[in-house]
Amino acid sequence: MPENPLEAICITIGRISLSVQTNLSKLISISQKPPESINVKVSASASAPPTANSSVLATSSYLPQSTDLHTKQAGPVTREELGRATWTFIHTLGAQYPEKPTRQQKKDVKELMAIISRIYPCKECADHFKEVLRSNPVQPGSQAEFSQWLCRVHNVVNRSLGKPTFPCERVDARWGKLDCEHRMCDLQGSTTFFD
Ligand SMILES: Cc1cc2nc3c(=O)[nH]c(=O)nc-3n(C[C@H](O)[C@H](O)[C@H](O)COP(=O)(O)OP(=O)(O)OC[C@H]3O[C@@H](n4cnc5c(N)ncnc54)[C@H](O)[C@@H]3O)c2cc1C
Repeated sequence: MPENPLEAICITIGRISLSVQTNLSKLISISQKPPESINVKVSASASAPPTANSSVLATSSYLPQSTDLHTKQAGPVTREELGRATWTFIHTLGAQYPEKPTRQQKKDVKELMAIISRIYPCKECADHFKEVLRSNPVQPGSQAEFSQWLCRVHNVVNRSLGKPTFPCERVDARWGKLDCEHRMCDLQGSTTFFD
């Protein structure tokens, strides 16, 4: 025990301050953990009996999820993310589209494009796409025809947004067929290994 009472007070204040700093830094490191590390903990403990800690972590899996769980925190989807996701869907459909589509499949893709132009959840984009479709009617005759048409209409949108256009001769290289075992994802009428 120091002889000087002032020295004792200083030591005590020093200890309290150190303890506050340590706990604060622990708290900050928890709140800055990326979402994937939270998810890993939840799934890793899924079969284990719940503990006070694991039930708190589990609630985080009910939060709204982003389009890419590994790179983004939960929150509303941006117009850009929605656009990229929609183009991914549309171009993948183009890559999977059959060489010899049935009458129904041709009707379906025409309807799909018309539906997108009506209910795409960005009114400005939907209205613009309606105009794009009016001057570029869907060409659903074959896989090559449809995927090239998609590339051209995507380029119309790119140009309107001041983005560079995509070389359509590279569309098959960019959007290959879905990586699906034994091509089980191929649409009816597609050429398969079993033909
Ligand atoms: C139907 C529709 C209408 C839209 N209208 C609007 C709008 O009016 N205003 C607005 O702000 N946003 C609109 N968007 C979103 C916009 O097109 C983009 O998706 C968004 O800006 C993100 O752009 P990005 O540069 O990441 O690439 P995106 O344009 O989303 O493209 C994704 C990827 O597709 C590839 N790609 C690019 N061009 C082509 C092409 N021609 N053919 C094949 N592959 C290609 C590239 O590898 C690119 O990285 C629309 C989206 C859709 C689906």
